[in-house]
Amino acid sequence: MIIAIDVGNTRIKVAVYDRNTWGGFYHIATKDFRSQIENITEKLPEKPFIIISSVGKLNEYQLKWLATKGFLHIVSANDKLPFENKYATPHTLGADRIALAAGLALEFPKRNKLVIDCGTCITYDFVNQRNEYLGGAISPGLNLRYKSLNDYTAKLPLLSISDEYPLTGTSTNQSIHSGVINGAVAEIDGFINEYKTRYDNLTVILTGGDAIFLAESIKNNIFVRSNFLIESLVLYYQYINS
Ligand SMILES: Nc1ncnc2c1ncn2[C@@H]1O[C@H](COP(=O)(O)OP(=O)(O)O)[C@@H](O)[C@H]1O
Ligand SMILES: CC(C)(COP(=O)(O)O)[C@@H](O)C(=O)NCCC(=O)O
Ligand SMILES: [K+]
Repeated sequence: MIIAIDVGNTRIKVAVYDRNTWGGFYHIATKDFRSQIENITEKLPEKPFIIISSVGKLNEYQLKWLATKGFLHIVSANDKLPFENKYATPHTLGADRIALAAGLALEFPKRNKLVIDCGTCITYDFVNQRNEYLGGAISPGLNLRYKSLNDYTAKLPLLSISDEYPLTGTSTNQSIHSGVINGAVAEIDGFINEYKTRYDNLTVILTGGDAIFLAESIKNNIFVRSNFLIESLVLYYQYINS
């Protein structure tokens, strides 16, 4: 039995996997970490294996506590990896990005592949068909764009994701929605187009909390896999223990 935990900067995602079956997906607020993990683990018939990738605000004490709940593996650059890590600063690479790259390498070993994770940040991670991880990009996620427009101006209100984002915004609110959402969509399509010109047989995965919303407007062919990071953690766990 495996519990996969992804600690992002906005929220924590947890899944239970047992004998080839997903036992449940949970979204947890950081403040409820202990109580919610307690709820999940106390029901289990045996001590689980726990794999965690954390880039969010989880401290040493919380990790120590987690280690009492199962056999714990914390994803890090020191792990055995299913790809060759060509990042110039491998020890500063986010554990979430390590797990995403591992998922790409394990699921699509023969292809060039790009994963775009639309969470707090939008991250781009590229693994080529020789399974070399080359790096990618980091840009602000949708909520971060809304928040920074409000934080760094005197007049712009704090908005959140809307279904109305016409190309030509005709009010302040619409202009912000257009800038944030159409801007992110154009950025994502732009990145994919650039990768397509450089690499053939490219597979693109869109994941993260805003993936389904953004996918509606993205023009390129992509696979929308909202839980790709959690799924990658399970594949990766099986890989390092094989
Ligand atoms: N219930 C929710 N709570 C928080 N964010 C949500 C929720 N549902 C959808 N989202 C969207 O998901 C995004 C966060 O995505 P996620 O992949 O969980 O981020 P991270 O991995 O950085 O914590 C938010 O920007 C928000 O737009
Ligand atoms: C870029 C990130 C902040 C993304 O975090 P997220 O949006 O998943 O919450 C995280 O992957 C991170 O802290 N990375 C460290 C820097 C790097 O990957 O090079
Ligand atoms: K992200």
